[in-house]
Amino acid sequence: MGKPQLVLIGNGMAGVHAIEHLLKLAPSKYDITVFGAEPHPNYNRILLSYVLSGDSKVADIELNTYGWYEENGIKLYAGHTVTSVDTTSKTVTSDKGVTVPYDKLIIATGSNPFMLPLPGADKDGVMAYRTIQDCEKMIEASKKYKKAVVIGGGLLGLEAARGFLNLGMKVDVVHITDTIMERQLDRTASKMLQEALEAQGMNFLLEKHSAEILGGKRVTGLKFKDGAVAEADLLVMAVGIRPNVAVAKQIGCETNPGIVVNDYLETSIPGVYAVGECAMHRGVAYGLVAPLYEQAAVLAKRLAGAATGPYEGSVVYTKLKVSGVDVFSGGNFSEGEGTKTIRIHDEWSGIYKKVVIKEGKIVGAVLYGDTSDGTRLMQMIRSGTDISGLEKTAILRDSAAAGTSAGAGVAELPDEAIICGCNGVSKGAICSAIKEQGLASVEEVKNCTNASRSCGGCKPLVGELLAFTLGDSFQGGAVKETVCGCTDLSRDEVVAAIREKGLSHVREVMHVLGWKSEEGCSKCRPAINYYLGMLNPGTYKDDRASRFVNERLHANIQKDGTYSVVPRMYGGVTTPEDLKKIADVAVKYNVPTVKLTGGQRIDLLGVKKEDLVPMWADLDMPSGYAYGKALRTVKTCVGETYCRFGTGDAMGMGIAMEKRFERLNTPAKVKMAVSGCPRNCAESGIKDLGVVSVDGGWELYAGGNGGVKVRVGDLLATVATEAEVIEYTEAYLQYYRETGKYGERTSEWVNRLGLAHIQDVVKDPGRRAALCSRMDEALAVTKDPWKEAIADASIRRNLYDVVEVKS
Ligand SMILES: Cc1cc2nc3c(=O)[nH]c(=O)nc-3n(C[C@H](O)[C@H](O)[C@H](O)COP(=O)(O)OP(=O)(O)OC[C@H]3O[C@@H](n4cnc5c(N)ncnc54)[C@H](O)[C@@H]3O)c2cc1C
Ligand SMILES: NC(=O)c1ccc[n+]([C@@H]2O[C@H](COP(=O)([O-])OP(=O)(O)OC[C@H]3O[C@@H](n4cnc5c(N)ncnc54)[C@H](O)[C@@H]3O)[C@@H](O)[C@H]2O)c1
Ligand code: SF4
Ligand code: FES
Repeated sequence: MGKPQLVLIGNGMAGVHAIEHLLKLAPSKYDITVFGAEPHPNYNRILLSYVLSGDSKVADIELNTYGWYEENGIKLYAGHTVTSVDTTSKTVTSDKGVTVPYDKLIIATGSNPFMLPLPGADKDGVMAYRTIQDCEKMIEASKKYKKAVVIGGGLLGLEAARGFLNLGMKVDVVHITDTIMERQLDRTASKMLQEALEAQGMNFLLEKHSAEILGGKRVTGLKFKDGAVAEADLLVMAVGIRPNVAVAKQIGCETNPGIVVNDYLETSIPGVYAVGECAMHRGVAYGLVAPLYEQAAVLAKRLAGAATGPYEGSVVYTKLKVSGVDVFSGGNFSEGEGTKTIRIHDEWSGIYKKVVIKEGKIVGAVLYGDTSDGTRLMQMIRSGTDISGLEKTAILRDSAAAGTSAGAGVAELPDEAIICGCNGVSKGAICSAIKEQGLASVEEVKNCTNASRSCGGCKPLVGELLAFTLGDSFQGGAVKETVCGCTDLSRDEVVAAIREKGLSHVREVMHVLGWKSEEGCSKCRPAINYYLGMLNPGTYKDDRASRFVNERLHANIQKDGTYSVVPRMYGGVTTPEDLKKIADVAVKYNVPTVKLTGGQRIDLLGVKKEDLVPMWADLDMPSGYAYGKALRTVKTCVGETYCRFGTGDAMGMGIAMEKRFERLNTPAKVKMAVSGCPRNCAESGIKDLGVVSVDGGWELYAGGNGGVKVRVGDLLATVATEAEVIEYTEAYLQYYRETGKYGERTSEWVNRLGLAHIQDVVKDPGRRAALCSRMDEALAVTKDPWKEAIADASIRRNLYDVVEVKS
């Protein structure tokens, strides 16, 4: 007797994944035949978005070559659509007349894109986006036509629209509700995403109900129910998918609307299984690969006769594959009765994080701008971690600190944490493979474990795991940390190119260095602006438009849309006259809250935008830069002037330091402190640079941080005089300015470069002198921004809506 015949209908991602698994478990148990309607071997549908945007070629997205089928004895009928199945004679027949017997049958026919039944939907140029053929048609059309309309602002529609922009077309995205990706994002994240995509050139037509597709033979436009018309010579519908159940219905399988399966992927007909998007499990039909691969693994074990637990459903997460935006959505993010929410909204950095908690467990999360918490949160959602005893900071990490130092984020994850969601590969599995198989690159990890084989979103994490597991021996060449998704270049490459090519404007950098998105994004534009200013302090004209709102307006925007004003108070020391001025101003402008800050300053909160410049004029004090990536404060204790323990003049030293470095732009905010003795009352140990008076001199501590990720500063140097404190600080800060990544705090920078290296640099007299001289150049051109606004009518008009300043 021959082997049992196994037939797979649908040569797509889920069905073939099940076969791959089965071959590992029981390589010679079945004679396998695969029918696939598309004329290709199995390919990675997910990566079509990268083919459309020009980042990949069709040939690059093949998952299994024709050779793979042959090597494994699989008979493949590519380009054959199965049109009938006879459950009595147990045969499958294709549209090309091939009939094959089966003992076991897997239906993995995926989904059909839903096409809105609009008048005119049959015109040329109206299409779906699902296959290689669709992708090739769209690329071809872009050579002739210039205006596309995408109906549907979901994951698929937005990835299609980004592709059209890359192909040089204009694109309108038509969406039925007033927020895009409403199935994955809440209103705040959706609006942030919309703004970022608009900046990339997408045009959104929201709350639009399509009524009719206009044109002759070919589409020329889309008419809406309100009578408006959007011009279009290519129209893509991306309004969701429907399980493809044609074959299943023909043989009488129960459908609702997908093919109903039990926990072992068995349909209502014995010997017939369904897997993938066509299957309906416990009332859910999934549209993402991760759950489909989980189903495929259970089915493979079932067919191999291996022990397996049931498939019990999946908690899914999604990431949008559009360069320049970082979006993550996992679990159930909607708030309702019995839910509690942690929400962080940092408008300055364009970061939004929301975590929804129910009965002490995280049930869903939405992350925008910084998705580095995603893997950890998904791990907590999946494992149902009880978070009742956890601090908020253990749930959501500091954005600036997250994911920057190699291995830092992954080190804390448990072994069972899923690193590659698409392929269900855990941290433990990857680390063991790295150690046991001697893997040294992401590509090798991919080939060995499947991690990063699908959407590629986990590549940075796999890279971190390599660094974490191999330590110093990891070369890191395989994963480069790029400035952002708009470019494949790293920070160092961008800085080197600015130097070598003599680039002088943000747009010029993006243009010359081949940015993928013409407008850049909220990550790269401020970074380029900083690098240009750092490299050419004398000549560079700051690009205000590339700064976040707080730095543009020189005041911190608050959650109610008002601003806060913090005047400079050198060393935290003030005078009765200044206090009087502050009090008068607070009364005059009805400031609702006056608050002392942790940095020994006075914060006037709740100021209206139009009152900012007049208030600064009345104060006649320098800006305290409480909003900037710059020196914020130098905190001091009273020191020897008043304290009986003091050995150094902490106030004098702090004031001198603050006067020297005020207004200095740095990669991230810088806080300093000076204490008059090792009792450290000014908390010098947790500052970017902390100074402590000791017998015979001063100790300088580097890389301290008192924020979310507390780090105690390392002793950088001990010096004898106040002049040396300034000199060493100059060298240290200038080296940080020149080598730090934009947004990287000194705590991360010291970890990345290593204390010993930084000590070598600042202790070397020649290098120190050179750094100090470049610091002189940088400081020579700084101006007080509040005074500039008071003096310059165009700044007042353009930024603050104020024409005159009357005191
Ligand atoms: C552009 C795009 C981007 C995506 N990005 C992501 C992403 O980033 N992350 C993610 O998780 N998911 C993503 N998805 C979804 C993901 O690709 C699907 O969930 C997955 O491919 C579904 O796998 P499947 O095997 O069920 O169906 P499919 O991959 O569609 O395979 C079904 C196959 O069956 C064939 N077939 C159908 N009927 C017959 C028949 N009668 N006879 C023979 N063959 C037949 C079809 O031609 C098809 O090739 C994306 C989808 C698209 C279109
Ligand atoms: N990055 C990813 O994970 C990714 C990328 C692409 C596709 N996919 C998957 O592919 C499948 C298809 O994606 P999709 O975006 O088409 O499906 P979807 O169901 O996720 O989104 C469709 C969107 O179209 C909107 N819509 C519905 N009717 C409309 C109408 N008449 N006019 C305007 N808008 C309308 C809906 O409000 C919805 O937001 C999904 O399963 C998706 O998960 C995933
Ligand atoms: S640090 Fe020393 S000098 Fe400064 S206040 Fe404290 S005890 Fe006094
Ligand atoms: S998460 Fe998609 S390939 Fe790993």
